[in-house]
Amino acid sequence: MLKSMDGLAEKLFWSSLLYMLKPLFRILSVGPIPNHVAFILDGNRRYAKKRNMAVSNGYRAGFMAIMSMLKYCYVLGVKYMTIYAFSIDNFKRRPEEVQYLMDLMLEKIEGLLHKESVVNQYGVRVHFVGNLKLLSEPVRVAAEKAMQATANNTNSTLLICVAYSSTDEIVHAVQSSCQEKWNEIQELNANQPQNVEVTKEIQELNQIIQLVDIERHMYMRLAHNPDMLIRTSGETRLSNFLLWQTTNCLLYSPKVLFPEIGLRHLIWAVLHFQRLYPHLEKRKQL
Ligand SMILES: CC(C)=CCC/C(C)=C/CC/C(C)=C/COP(=O)(O)OP(=O)(O)O
Repeated sequence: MLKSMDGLAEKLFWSSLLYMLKPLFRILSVGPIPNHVAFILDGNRRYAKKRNMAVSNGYRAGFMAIMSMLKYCYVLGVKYMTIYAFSIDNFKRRPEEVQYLMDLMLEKIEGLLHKESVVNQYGVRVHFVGNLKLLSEPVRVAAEKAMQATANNTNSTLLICVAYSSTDEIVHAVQSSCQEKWNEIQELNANQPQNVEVTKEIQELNQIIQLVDIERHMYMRLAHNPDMLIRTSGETRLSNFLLWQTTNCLLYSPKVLFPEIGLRHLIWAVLHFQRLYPHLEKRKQL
């Protein structure tokens, strides 16, 4: 009972806050709004240390910040939000920390399945991105269930990168597109053995592994490339995140630890994007 009252109070708080902020969002929307914003969630452990908390509570606070950002992005009209939740390198962290993050992930992903979850309230589709076979079975199964359960939500999309690294994504995409072409060649050969026409076709096929083929096999294929990448804690490295997709992306790095990120940081980020938008558009055409 107490729990559901808490949930109700939180829901009321958020709907009143977002209602009050609507005029502000409307003014911001006069300028261009990024269609896709990606986040590198830096500073969860530093936040815990700063507040004398266990590291695990830093990650919990980080998850709450993700949910707040999702709501603000939704009201602003950002259609895709991508988060770097767990990199392949993160598996090298202390085993207790990896275990804690995986347990938290499982708990929160299962939470997304509830009718009352933020993603269902706001009609957000959830998509997991990465080398999902590296995850434990319970986490992978929960991720697959969450993708299925939200597949028909169309208001916006949350892409959660787990067991992800950009170089792994590129290797996977190149291997899959070569495999696909190889299968096509084998099929042609099986149908018309020793045919000159087929040999010519094979040569042509070899020449047509193009950018688009590789892009079709990227883990991130569901979304257009991000327009803005926000990395908290003032860090400006890409850390093996979306290397392929960020050629024309604006990097913004507020000096705030991720769990402390709030509406004002997002507004500054959007204003920064709007100020540089004409320049970004010009660069795309060059
Ligand atoms: C279900 C779901 C999406 C859960 C995500 C939970 C969450 C907040 C994950 C962040 C993981 C991570 C390795 C962040 C980097 O900050 P850091 O830990 O390296 O902090 P530091 O920069 O202070 O060292």
